[in-house]
Amino acid sequence: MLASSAVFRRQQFLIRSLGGYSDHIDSRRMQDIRSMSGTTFEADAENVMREITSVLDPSKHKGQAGKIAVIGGCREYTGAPYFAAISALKIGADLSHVFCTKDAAPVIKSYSPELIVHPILEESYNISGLEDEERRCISSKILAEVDKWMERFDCLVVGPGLGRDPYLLECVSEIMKHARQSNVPIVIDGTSITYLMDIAQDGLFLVTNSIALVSGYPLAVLTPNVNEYKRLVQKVLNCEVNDRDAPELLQSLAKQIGGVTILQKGKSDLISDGEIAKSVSIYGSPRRCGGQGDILSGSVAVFLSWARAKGKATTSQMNPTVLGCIAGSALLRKAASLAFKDKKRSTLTTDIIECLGRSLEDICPAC
Ligand SMILES: NC(=O)C1=CN([C@@H]2O[C@H](COP(=O)(O)OP(=O)(O)OC[C@H]3O[C@@H](n4cnc5c(N)ncnc54)[C@H](O)[C@@H]3O)[C@@H](O)[C@H]2O)[C@@H](O)CC1
Ligand SMILES: Nc1ncnc2c1ncn2[C@@H]1O[C@H](COP(=O)(O)OP(=O)(O)OP(=O)(O)O)[C@@H](O)[C@H]1O
Ligand SMILES: [Mg+2]
Repeated sequence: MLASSAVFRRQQFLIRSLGGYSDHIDSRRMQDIRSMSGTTFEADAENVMREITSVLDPSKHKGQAGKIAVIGGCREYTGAPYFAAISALKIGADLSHVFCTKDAAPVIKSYSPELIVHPILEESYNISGLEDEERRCISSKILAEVDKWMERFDCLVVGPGLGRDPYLLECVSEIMKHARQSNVPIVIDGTSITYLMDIAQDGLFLVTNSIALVSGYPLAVLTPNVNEYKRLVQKVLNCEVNDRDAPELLQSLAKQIGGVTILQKGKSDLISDGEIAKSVSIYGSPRRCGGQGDILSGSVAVFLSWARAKGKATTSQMNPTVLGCIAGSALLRKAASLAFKDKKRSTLTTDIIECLGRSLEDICPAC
């Protein structure tokens, strides 16, 4: 960490000495800065995967390879939480839970008997006509139900298929507060990322329910797609996104949100915890079918848990959240590439999920 912050300070010094963002440094000069700083911008993703992947060992018991919970799934979206949760299992986690709305639960259960599905969340339409006191009582029960499990989880994935219902999101923001109090890592995906920002803007809820929810929490990972990222940058840094100085902008954003890790999804995935910026550009697939971001969130959750479990045993000085993002991104891309080789235009998210195991096996053989 010390070494990487020294590198970061040197990068910042070089950037400042060349005039900072506002002076429109061209991409060539930015490349020079990156190479001068002594860091390799492209992550050595395969080595990271080898280093953090949990070893299969007969002495281990159920749960030691990871217990993941996905908070997501509502009346509209049932696929997204399933994709995230099943991906976690296919990569090697032992247990995968889904906390979703009552309507979504039977559907998600019917996709797979492997998932442990908790039908506990409520949307506004289901509680319309209730007094405020009754609504608060329902929220408390939901929170108590999740709390029973919280300490057992190695990572929460909040957001896949969560939608935008205000009552539901208010409950989920409370769940996130409890996760933070219990030091459980949180991967925040989907519309909930930008919704948190909307809350701040609209003042719908207390400021503590907004970006402050994750700000300064080093175990938080945000995985914005192109739209979600644009809105985050606008709200937090009050500027527009440009491709020219993408890593530097990402690094500033992560720093501004108090050192959370951000995985900016795109043609290359960019990752920063505010200290360093890394890229994963392994070739994936030209298919842009919906659901690939959901696989990514489940994948990051597993690798992040494994990286934390290895702790100081890894030779890398990088933050475990960054290592988790690098490995999660690389595996999704490899699986997408493998699936596309076979299915071409008809490649779907479920095909990519089927390739996760083989893609990891190619890099870290099970035995
Ligand atoms: N099967 C499912 O249940 C799925 C549910 N999903 C959920 O659907 C909800 C909405 O997610 P979306 O990702 O659609 O919302 P976004 O706000 O990211 O996307 C909305 C629209 O933005 C445009 N767009 C997307 N990528 C773009 C790019 N690279 N450049 C320019 N425009 C672009 C597209 O027209 C897209 O329909 C989330 O809650 C998410 O979790 C998705 O995860 C997909 C799968
Ligand atoms: N233009 C691109 N070229 C290559 N790969 C891409 C491109 N855009 C995204 N990806 C890959 O697809 C993954 C998912 O990114 P995407 O932008 O589709 O997320 P998303 O919109 O959140 O997906 P979802 O449909 O699950 O919500 C990224 O991690 C990245 O590896
Ligand atoms: Mg998404």
